[in-house]
Amino acid sequence: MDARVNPLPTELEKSVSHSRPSQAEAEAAVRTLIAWAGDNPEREGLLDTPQRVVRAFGELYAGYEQDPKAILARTFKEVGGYDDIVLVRDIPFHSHCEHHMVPFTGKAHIAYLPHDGVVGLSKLARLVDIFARRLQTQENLTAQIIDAINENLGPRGAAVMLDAEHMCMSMRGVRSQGVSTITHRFTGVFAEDRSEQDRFFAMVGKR
Ligand SMILES: Nc1nc2c(ncn2[C@@H]2O[C@H](COP(=O)(O)OP(=O)(O)OP(=O)(O)O)[C@@H](O)[C@H]2O)c(=O)[nH]1
Ligand SMILES: [Zn+2]
Repeated sequence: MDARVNPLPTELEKSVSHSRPSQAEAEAAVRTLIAWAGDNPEREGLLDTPQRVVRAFGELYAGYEQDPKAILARTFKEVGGYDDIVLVRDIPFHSHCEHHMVPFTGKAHIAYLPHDGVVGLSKLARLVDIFARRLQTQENLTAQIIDAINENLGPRGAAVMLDAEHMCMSMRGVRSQGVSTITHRFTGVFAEDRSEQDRFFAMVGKR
């Protein structure tokens, strides 16, 4: 089969569901999980909970409905032609691990070397949010952020570092508190030139 004629869906495309259950089905699933946890979904305090949980899912997983391309579409030329590192650091994010659907939460640091104009700084935080509001691993979240920057901004290089704590490691399972997991990914000049990586680490202030 010629992949150009009938391209296979990318991992990112496969991650977006095209058949959503109804609200009533989603609420019934929450009632089942409440009963599985050992409580009575019919008791007064829990009667509205399925509806609230489904509404909360709408917010926590809003990223499936959002398009990173649209966020990064608008770039502008900096007066003076700024072309050095732009680093936006300490972007807070909350995501959910795809293994347990339990939160992992932390900070993202994003840098790029502009090629043809810069992007609004808030758009980088919005980009993190789009991918964080999906079921994730920290590694995939890191990769998806940098891939979107590369595809849409075409920078000379990009660097992404995530530092997060996984509740599935602290609240359950091994129950290790305060463990931080760091992932990073470099492309372009940052991947090729060790001194650019060092500048990134120095500016982030962590290694
Ligand atoms: N690499 C990676 N692993 C993750 C992430 N989030 C959770 N995990 C791990 O995914 C693994 C799933 O392991 P399993 O053995 O299938 O599941 P489990 O029995 O619930 O594992 P425990 O957490 O050790 O109790 C665990 O080791 C988690 O710590 C992530 O973002 N990246
Ligand atoms: Zn987990």
